[in-house]
Amino acid sequence: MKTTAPPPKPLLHSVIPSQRRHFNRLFAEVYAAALLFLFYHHILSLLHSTTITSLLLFISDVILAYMWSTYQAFRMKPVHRQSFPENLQKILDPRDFPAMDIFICTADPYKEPPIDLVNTALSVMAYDYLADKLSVYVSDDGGSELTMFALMEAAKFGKLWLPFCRENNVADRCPDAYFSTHYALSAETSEIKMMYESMKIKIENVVERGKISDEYISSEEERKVLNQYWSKDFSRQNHPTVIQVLLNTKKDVDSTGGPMPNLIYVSREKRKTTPHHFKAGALNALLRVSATMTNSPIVLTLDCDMYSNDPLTAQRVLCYLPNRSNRPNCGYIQFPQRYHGLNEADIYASEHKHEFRVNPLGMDGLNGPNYVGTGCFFLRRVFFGGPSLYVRPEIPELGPDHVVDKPIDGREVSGLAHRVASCNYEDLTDWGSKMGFRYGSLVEDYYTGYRLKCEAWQAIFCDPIRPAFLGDAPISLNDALGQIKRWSIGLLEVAFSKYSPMTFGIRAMGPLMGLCYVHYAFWPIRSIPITIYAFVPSLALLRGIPIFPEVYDPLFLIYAFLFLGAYGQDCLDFMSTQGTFQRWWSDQRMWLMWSLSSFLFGSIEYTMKRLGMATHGFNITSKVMDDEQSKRYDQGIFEFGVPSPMFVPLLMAAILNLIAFFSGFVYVMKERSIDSLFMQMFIAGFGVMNGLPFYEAMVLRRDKGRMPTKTTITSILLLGLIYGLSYFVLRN
Ligand SMILES: O=c1ccn([C@@H]2O[C@H](COP(=O)(O)OP(=O)(O)O[C@H]3O[C@H](CO)[C@@H](O)[C@H](O)[C@H]3O)[C@@H](O)[C@H]2O)c(=O)[nH]1
Ligand SMILES: [Mn+2]
Repeated sequence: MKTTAPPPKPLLHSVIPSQRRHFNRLFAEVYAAALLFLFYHHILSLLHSTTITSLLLFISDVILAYMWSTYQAFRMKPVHRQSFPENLQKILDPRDFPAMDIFICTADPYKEPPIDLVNTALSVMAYDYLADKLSVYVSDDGGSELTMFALMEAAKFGKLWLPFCRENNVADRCPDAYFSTHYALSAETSEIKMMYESMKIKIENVVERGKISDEYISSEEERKVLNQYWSKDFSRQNHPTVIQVLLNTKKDVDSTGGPMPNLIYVSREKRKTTPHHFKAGALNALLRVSATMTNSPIVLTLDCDMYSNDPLTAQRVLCYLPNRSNRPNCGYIQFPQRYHGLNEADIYASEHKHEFRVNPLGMDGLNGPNYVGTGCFFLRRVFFGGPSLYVRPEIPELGPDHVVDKPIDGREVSGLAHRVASCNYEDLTDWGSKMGFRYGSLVEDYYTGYRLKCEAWQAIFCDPIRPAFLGDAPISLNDALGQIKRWSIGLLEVAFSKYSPMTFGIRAMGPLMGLCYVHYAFWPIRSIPITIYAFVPSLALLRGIPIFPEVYDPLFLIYAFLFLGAYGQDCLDFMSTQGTFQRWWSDQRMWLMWSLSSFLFGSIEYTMKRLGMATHGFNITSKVMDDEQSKRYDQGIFEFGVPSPMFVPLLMAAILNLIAFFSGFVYVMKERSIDSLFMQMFIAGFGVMNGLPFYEAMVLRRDKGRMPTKTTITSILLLGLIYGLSYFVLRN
């Protein structure tokens, strides 16, 4: 009898360890040896004589060495994955694909233009996936009728847009992205473009005026919906729950008669006296509301500005479902945050290449990447305890296995949905502590992913060549610095909590994975060494006092190796993930600026909060593009414009390094030797190179984005003060 081997199963994904790991491990050993040598000398010289300068430099180097060593965890085992969604339908009928609930968060129609939200929603509604398996839930923490109005318009336009995409096999399913490419001009495309433009004008108009004029309301039904917002004392911090089914897959059809996905608007109840836990609270409300309506086993979280850029994304995720991958406890699949509209040099390093593209490869080789808040597909089950420790929700209807068999617009479902979205619902429950997205940190994404990992969930990082999602990045320096300030507060909240990665984390998830989370948690302490290196060497240089070894000293070579080695490897990591040298330069510059400003202010605010002296909220990053500002951004010009305290330490460092560099030059000329001051000259020179945009903004520019004179004066006065102080501290 002849037996034929079964045909090989089509490949859904592959994973290859990166070759870089061998080099990384070897280099880490050499680097560690150099560090030991440095500290041997530090300690010898401290024993010999301790000055404030030598102590400060010692502290700086200890912190830098600590940051370097925790970072090595990312470098030990990076992997590269590939997925092949085109093979999926060979083994699975699309009708057997699991249903998906897609969550989109928005919080302020004036900072997050509703038209962007509409684009994001349409881009996922139009996925290559059976429409009746998709449900899009929008959370509106702004409690705004403008957002509701925009989504009502999106529901209407979607009925044309979805069939249009399907029939023309459109790759850009975000309308705005599609209409800004070179699409084929035909009667059909120009008609749909007209429809889109007219919707866009309406929505923008409504936002500009802050109210919806009568002629825009097309039915009594719509008026009734909008009426909810017009009741007395309805405000963004004080209002009852609003839930509206805008599209119902059982009833609504597109222009060809096919089903539409569900589209549901949710604005959870808000009362001034009840904490609402920002985005984590919004997501938990959506988890519960969606459980009462569809309870799909897979949940995607998205920020309103992150539209989907690839219609195959949902199918790609299925390639990695736990029963198809070698990671049985995989609880989420994270796509990187990637951006559109960055300027060529990416001056504010908004790509965050290390955080979003490089480091996740390293974590993926261990137990999986961290959660970054958007572009992440979860198994609903992960929100209810570890893989082998189910945490039961307080009512069975919210459990991940509960099957919904009632109409989503019926009275029963609606009643329950309202109940679970109310602001007191979570009292005395496990939501935010053992269930759902976790509370207690302004970086709910980092914290939730971390806690899930501690519960033994794993994850997968998926970074296809065509970006799966594209988002907006801040276009002013103040916004860019403010965003990282919020992150640093959130990270410190985790670092000093009872679940600190340093203690709890390392024990729960093993040393390497734990170190990755430790590295992030203590990000803000980088402000200490960078501030010291930005000020101390230059203050000494101003007075001609050498504080580093001479060029002939073997220790000088160690310093040079440590600096060039760290920068070189950083550059290599950056460039090998589709990076350019120019963007790397911006990235390293932003690291210095975050350290001198965002991390510093973030640490101060965190401390004040701990001491009960202040509270802070979630300051939403603005996604609005002012025309002039946007033009300067495109030209790669830094945007200052506002007199922000965040600029002050940056400006002080820039001015000091410039003056120090020149006075160092004078000393060198006088002494006819640079040997003893070379390192300080180099550091000051490096500071000047990084400070170029500041000198320009202070002196040369006349546009609205220049440095406000007030900030310049404040900085110079403070610098004078520090210079005066240095007389007591720095001695020959
Ligand atoms: O009370 C709030 C505050 C914010 N958001 C939403 O949270 C998202 C992120 O806010 P954004 O101002 O854009 O912050 P970013 O710093 O750009 O966001 C990064 O950092 C956040 C954590 O600080 C993560 O939640 C995000 O996913 C991640 O992209 C937006 O969709 C907001 O609408 C809410 O839903 N409710
Ligand atoms: Mn954002």
